[in-house]
Amino acid sequence: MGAPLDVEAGGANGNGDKAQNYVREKSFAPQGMRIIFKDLDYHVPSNTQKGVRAYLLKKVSGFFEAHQMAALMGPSGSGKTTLLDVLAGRKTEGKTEGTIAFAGQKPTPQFLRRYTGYVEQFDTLLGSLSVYEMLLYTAELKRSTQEPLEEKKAAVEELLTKLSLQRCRDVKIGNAMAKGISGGQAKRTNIGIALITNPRVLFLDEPTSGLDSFTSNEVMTMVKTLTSDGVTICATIHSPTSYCFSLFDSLIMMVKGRVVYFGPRGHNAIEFAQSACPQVKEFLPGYNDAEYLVDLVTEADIAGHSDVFADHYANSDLAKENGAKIDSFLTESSDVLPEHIQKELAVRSATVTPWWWGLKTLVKYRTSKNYRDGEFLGPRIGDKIMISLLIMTLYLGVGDEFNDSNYINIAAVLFMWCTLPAFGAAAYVPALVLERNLFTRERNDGLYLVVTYLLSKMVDELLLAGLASLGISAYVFYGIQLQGQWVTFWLIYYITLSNGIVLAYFIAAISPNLDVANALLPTYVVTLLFFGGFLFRFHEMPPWWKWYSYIDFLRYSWGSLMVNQFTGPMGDPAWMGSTVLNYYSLGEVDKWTYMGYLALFFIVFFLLALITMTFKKYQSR
Ligand SMILES: Nc1ncnc2c1ncn2[C@@H]1O[C@H](COP(=O)(O)OP(=O)(O)OP(=O)(O)O)[C@@H](O)[C@H]1O
Repeated sequence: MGAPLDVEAGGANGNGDKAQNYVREKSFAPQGMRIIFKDLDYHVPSNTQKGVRAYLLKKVSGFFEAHQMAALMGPSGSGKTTLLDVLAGRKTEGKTEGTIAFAGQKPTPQFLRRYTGYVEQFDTLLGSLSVYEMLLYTAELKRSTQEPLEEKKAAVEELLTKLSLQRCRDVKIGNAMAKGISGGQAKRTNIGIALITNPRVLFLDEPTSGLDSFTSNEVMTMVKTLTSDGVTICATIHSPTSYCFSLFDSLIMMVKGRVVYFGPRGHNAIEFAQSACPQVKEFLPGYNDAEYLVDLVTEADIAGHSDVFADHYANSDLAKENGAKIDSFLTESSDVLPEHIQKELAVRSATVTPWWWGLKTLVKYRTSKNYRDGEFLGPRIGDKIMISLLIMTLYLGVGDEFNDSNYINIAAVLFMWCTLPAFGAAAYVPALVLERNLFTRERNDGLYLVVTYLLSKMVDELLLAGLASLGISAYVFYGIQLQGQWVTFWLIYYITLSNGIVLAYFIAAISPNLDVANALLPTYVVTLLFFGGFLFRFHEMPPWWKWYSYIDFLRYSWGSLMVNQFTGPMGDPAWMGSTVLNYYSLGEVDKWTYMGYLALFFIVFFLLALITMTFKKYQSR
């Protein structure tokens, strides 16, 4: 049993770090963390029979020893990923019953995020980063802030070597449109992401799928070395090579959500499986142990003997022995655990690093890349330049023409000017929707808080929008010869633009996919046009629709632009500024009040996006 640490467990969590906290991993090895699960049931509403619960796990019991690597095998659809997800606390639906204990204690969901690694079947990587940057980015978000950057870099280099990723170290990961690293390299990078965080427990879902046999063996050999650091490892695996299978210490075989074998890997497992089968499949030359076992079980399953198989295990001496061990492990008092491990298991903060550190890291790695990416910049600036040039040339010089027939042109151009950011918001929707899998995985891994992510997105967009809007609003203001102050004109445009961005985030947050978001956003914006006060004057609106005008941010944006224009030189009674303002019911409020309301919308949309992204389940698993 490991000596208790002289530092508090938990890392930087915003409540104050203890110096040298990051050394905790080294002191973990002797202790390790056994995972016990007993009589686990997991059920969801059946998607084949209405009103019926489908039991995807039925009375599943077993344990994974620290310092060992366990294989989870069985035919496709037998419940392997379900068991992994239930143990790792990654299920978002369904009901789990039974006992799960890590080192004899029930872990908090935050513990599972912070101290367990989970390698998913599908890769979720940031296409704009290189392999090295992706690993360092994760290390910066997940390892203690007390650890010097040089040590994090050294850990990344070591991992690149172990995972044979040195050759593609600086290759951009890429995406479906711009090819980057190969599928196998992406898989290994994904594994690297789980390993760089020094997990206590490592779950891997099909870690070798898509890899050639050489690389599979290399990767799993590397994964196995972690057991000497006390890490508990469990991997679902389909058809491992003989060598790869030999790396596993224990094996759970499942069929239709039930255990058909749990015990040591090796010939015991084969003999046990054969004794359960009514018709024993021959161990033909060329078979390896793993292939044979899966074939045996799959054939039994296809022949409808899965329950016979599972009952055979449930009634076996092996199951009784396992049951006795599980009971004795569970009765071991958790008081014998070192204090730091008890604290880890009870941790309540889901992230290792504080929010400001997360924000800094996201900006450092993501914003810097985005600002050099034409695909990012184009849709955000291109449309604004085109439309503003059109507006400026169409209305050239009309802003200081004081005559009755021109007032409507000025009111119209100002109205169109503030509708642009609302329509342009469409450019900001994909950033959130298309990144959803990555966001979900990184949140599940405890890399950052939702607010950190959203703030980093705001930094990304608002900085760029601020710079772009300065230039655009200058040539539009002076080209049209508008009245009032340019700074005010720019500020109103900038706040409206910011409202458009945060509105896009809210729409993206509530929409299940891009199609819905693309339909929702313009529909909402069109409704805003009617109530902005220009197309239908406020005092003439039917009383039952007036409320909508109050919650229409375009009304405040256009209102403040109008007040800025018609209280400038046009405010002179000779030029009828106040008459125009009164005509549109804008005469009673000053521009700063309008801008204050406008800013309030930004806060409301931001909070709505934040709340939605915090509580909405984007993944159904
Ligand atoms: N709502 C549902 N109703 C009925 N059956 C369901 C429902 N949801 C999932 N299933 C079934 O639960 C089973 C468990 O799936 P799981 O992904 O855990 O299997 P697996 O062993 O990991 O498979 P694979 O090796 O193919 O990844 C599957 O057979 C699936 O069809």
